[in-house]
Amino acid sequence: MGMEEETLAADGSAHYRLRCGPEHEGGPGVAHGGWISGVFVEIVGHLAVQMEQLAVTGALSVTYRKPVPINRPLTARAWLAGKDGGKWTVEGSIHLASSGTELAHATALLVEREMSHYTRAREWLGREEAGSDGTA
Ligand SMILES: CCCCCCCCCC(=O)SCCNC(=O)CCNC(=O)[C@H](O)C(C)(C)COP(=O)(O)OP(=O)(O)OC[C@H]1O[C@@H](n2cnc3c(N)ncnc32)[C@H](O)[C@@H]1OP(=O)(O)O
Repeated sequence: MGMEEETLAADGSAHYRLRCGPEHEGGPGVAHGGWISGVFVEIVGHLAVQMEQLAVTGALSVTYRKPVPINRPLTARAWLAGKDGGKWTVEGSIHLASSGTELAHATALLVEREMSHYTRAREWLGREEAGSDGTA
């Protein structure tokens, strides 16, 4: 996703240097919105990994504030905004490195999982493709 460096701050937030390459251009000189959303999925999910908890994104809301330029240094951060049992609210933001201006912001709901999540997903797919009712 164009991550160049990750650092963890003492408060538990994760900070990144990154840039959007031309392969993710969505309009002349600017990033595709899917790349921006993908960056958020990665950094909010990775925050949980850093906290040694597997969690998947159940919901993601992205606000695109300004066009994100390609081929420019960017920064991003992710931080835990709240926790309710196994549900985490994680926020993220992407900034233009030169000015610090926020270009995009995300709020994600992460749901804690065990590794059996992936086994169950494969089993569910098997039932689904076999034509059962697919209830997981
Ligand atoms: C080493 C590099 C690492 C880099 C990190 C990258 C990480 C990348 C991570 C991803 O890409 S995740 C991929 C995108 N996400 C998925 O594929 C998830 C697909 N969805 C699911 O698997 C299930 O829908 C999900 C596990 C999210 C929820 O399933 P369940 O609803 O059966 O779970 P559960 O019953 O345990 O629900 C827990 C709570 O979350 C709530 N919940 C779940 N999804 C929700 C949702 N979308 N909105 C609001 N609430 C939600 C649910 O109602 C419940 O609330 P309560 O505990 O209060 O009852």
